[in-house]
Amino acid sequence: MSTETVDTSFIPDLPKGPLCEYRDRAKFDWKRLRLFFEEEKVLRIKYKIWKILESDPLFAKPKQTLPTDQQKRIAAMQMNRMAHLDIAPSDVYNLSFQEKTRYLMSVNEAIHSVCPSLSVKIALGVGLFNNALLAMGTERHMKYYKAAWNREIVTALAITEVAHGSNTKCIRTTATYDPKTQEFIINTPDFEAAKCWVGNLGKTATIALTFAILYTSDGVNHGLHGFLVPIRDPQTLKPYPGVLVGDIGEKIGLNGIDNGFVMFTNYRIPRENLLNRTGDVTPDGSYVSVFTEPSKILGAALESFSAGRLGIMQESVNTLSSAAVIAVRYAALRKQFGYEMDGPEVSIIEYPLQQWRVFPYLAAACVLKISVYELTNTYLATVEKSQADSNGFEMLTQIVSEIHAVISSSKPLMTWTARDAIQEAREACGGHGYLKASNLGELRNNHDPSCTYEGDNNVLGQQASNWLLRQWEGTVESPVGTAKFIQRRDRILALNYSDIIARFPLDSMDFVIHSYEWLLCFLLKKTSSAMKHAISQGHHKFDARNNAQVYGARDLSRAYAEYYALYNYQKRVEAPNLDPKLKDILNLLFLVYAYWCLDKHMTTFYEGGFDLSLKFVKEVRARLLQKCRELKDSAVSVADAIAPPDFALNSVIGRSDGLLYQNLQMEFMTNPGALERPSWWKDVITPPKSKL
Ligand SMILES: Cc1cc2nc3c(=O)[nH]c(=O)nc-3n(C[C@H](O)[C@H](O)[C@H](O)COP(=O)(O)OP(=O)(O)OC[C@H]3O[C@@H](n4cnc5c(N)ncnc54)[C@H](O)[C@@H]3O)c2cc1C
Repeated sequence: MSTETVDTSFIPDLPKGPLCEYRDRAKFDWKRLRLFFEEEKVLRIKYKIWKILESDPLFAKPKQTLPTDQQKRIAAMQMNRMAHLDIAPSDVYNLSFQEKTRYLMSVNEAIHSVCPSLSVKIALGVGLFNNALLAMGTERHMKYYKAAWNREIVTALAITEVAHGSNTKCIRTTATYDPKTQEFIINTPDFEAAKCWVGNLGKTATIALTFAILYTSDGVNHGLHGFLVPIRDPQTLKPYPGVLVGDIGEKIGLNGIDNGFVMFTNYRIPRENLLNRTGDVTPDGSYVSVFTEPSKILGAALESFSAGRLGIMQESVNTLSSAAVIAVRYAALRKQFGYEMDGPEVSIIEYPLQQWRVFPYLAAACVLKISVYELTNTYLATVEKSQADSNGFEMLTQIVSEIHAVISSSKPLMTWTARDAIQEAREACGGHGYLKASNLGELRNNHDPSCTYEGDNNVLGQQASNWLLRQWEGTVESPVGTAKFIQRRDRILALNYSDIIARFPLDSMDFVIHSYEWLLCFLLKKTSSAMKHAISQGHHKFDARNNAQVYGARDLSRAYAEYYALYNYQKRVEAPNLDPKLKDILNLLFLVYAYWCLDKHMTTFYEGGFDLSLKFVKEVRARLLQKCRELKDSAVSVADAIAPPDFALNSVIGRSDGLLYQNLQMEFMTNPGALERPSWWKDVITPPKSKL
C-alpha cells in the first residue's frame, strides 16, 4: 500500500527532547514508516484500545510485584471488564471472517502489550476455546460459543497431562460411553494423567474443553476426542463432585493466569458434550466417524490451533519490538567514554559493538512484522475459502499442510528471536536494564513460555522440516509457493557464491534470496541423505530422523522461516506502489537482518562448499557492520515507528521523551519506601558494646 496519500494525523506526535538529536537525522517520516508496517485500520484499532486501557485504573501497572493471588484476581476482573468496554462494537460481528479475525487479532496485540496475562486469558478462554469449538463441535455446541464470547462462562482448554505434553497421542484421560444413561464417564487413571498447566483452570474455569480417549461400551478405543466438561458451579466457583481441581502454583511469569490441574473420578457428562464434528456416538452407543483415519481426527482438531500460534507470533514480534525500542532509545541517550579522558563522552549507540548487538533485533522486528502479517493473511484467506467450499478440508489439504509448515517454523523463529532480543537488550542497557521499571524483566518472564506452549519450539520445528523433506523426496506440492524453489534444486546446487555474486550485487535482496535457496537445498540434501543412509544401515526410521536433527533438520527449519520472512518482505518492498521515501530505510533494514541471519549459517555454507575462499563470510560480516553503521542515524526513528505508546512500553529507560535521568530520578525517589527507614530496622542494629 502506498503511504503517499495516507493520513498520519491520528498517530500521536512524540514529545520533543534529547532523542531529537538522533530523530532529526532520519531521512524519512517515522509515521509513514509505521504505516508501512501496520495498516491504518489496524493501527487505529490499537490506538483506540490503548486509550481505553490507559484511562481505566484497573489496567494501571503496579510499581511492585503483587502477590500471585492478587495478580490472578486483577486479571480475572480485567477479563470481566472487557465485556463492558467499547472494545468490539456489534458491527464487527457482521464483518467477513477475515476482517473480523483481523480486528480481534489487532485488539489482542494492543491488550498483550499492556497486560500479557489478560491477553493469554482471553486467548485461552475465548479465542482458542471458540476456535476449537468451531473446528470440532456442531450446532448443538454453539450456545457455549456465545456464552464464552459474552464471558458468561470461564473456559479452559485441557490437553496437556502431567506426563505428556508434546506427544498428545499418548494422552490417557478416558471418556467411556454408558448407553444406559447416555453419558460419558470421565476418568483420570492416575496423577501422571492429570490434566495440568491448563490456563484459567486453577481457580476460575467453569467448563473445560478436555481431550480424552473415547471408549465405547464394547471397550473399543476410538482415539482422542474433545469433550465439554463442566468443572465448577458458575455461581459459587466450587468444583462439582468427582472433579479434583487446583492451581499448580507460582510460575516464572504470567502469574495473572491461574494455570491448573484436574483429576476426574467417574465423572459423568451428557452424551451431547462430545464435540462431534468428526465423529459421534449414537444414543445406543455406536461410533460413527466422518474420517476413516484416526490421525486425521486429531489433525483436524489441532489445526484449529494455528490461529493461536499466529497470535503468539504477533505478540512475540511486538515484544521483540519493545525490547529493541528500549535498547535503541537507551543507547542514543546513554554516554560512556570518549576520545579524551576529560573530554565529552560518546553515546553508546556510536559504538560498532553496541550497534551490532542491538540493530539486528531492530531490523528483525521490522522484517518479522511483515512476515507474520503476510502469513496471517494467507491463513485467514485459506480458512475463509475452506468455510465457503463444501468439500472444505480435504480439497485444501496441500495448502493447509504448507501453511502448517510455515507456522511450525516461524513460531520458533519469532519466539526465539524475541527471547534473545530481550536478554541482549537487558545487557545493552547495563545495570539500569535490570531495574524492574525498565520492563525488560517483565517482558522476559512473560514472553518466555511462548517458546513452549502451543507447541514446544523444537518439536514444532520438526513438523516443518518433515514437510520440507517430503517435498524434497517426493513431488513438490507447494501451492502457497514457499518451497517451489525445490523444483530448481539441481540448478541451485550447481551454483556457488561466485556464480550468484556475478549475477546479483551483494547489497541486493536477490543475492540474499538466492543464497538462502542454496542453503535450504544443501540442508535438505544433507538431512535427507543422512536419514536415508541411516535407514540403509538398518537403523529404525525413528532413530534416523532423531539423529538428523542437530546440524540438519533443525537448521533447515529455522532457515526456511527466515527465507519465508525475507522473501515476503522483499515482495512488499518491491511492490510498485511503495512510498519512494521509504525505500532506502526498508532496504537497509532488510540487509541488516539478512546479513545477520546469513552470518549464523556460515559454518553450513562452508561445509557445503558454497565458498571455500572465505570471501563470502568476510564480505557478509563487513557489510553487516557497514549497514549497522548506516542504520545508526535512523535507528531512533525506526524504533519510534514500531514502538507502542509509553503507557504500554512501561519502561523508565525507554520513554519517548528521552528524559532518561529525570525519569530515573523520579523512579528512584518515588519507589515505595525508598527514603524511609525500614520497618525492620530494630532487628538489625547491634547495641554498642562500649561507650563511644
Ligand atoms: C504458561 C503455560 C501455559 C500453558 N497453558 C496450557 C493450556 O491452557 N492447556 C494445555 O493443555 N496446556 C498448556 N500448557 C502446556 C504446554 O502446552 C506444554 O508445556 C507444551 O505442549 C510442551 O509439552 P511439555 O511441557 O510436556 O514438554 P515435553 O514435550 O516433555 O518437552 C520437554 C523437552 O523435550 C524436548 N522434546 C520432546 N520431544 C522431542 C523430540 N521428539 N525430539 C527432540 N526433543 C524433544 C522438547 O523440545 C522440550 O525441550 C501451558 C504451558 C505453559 C508453560
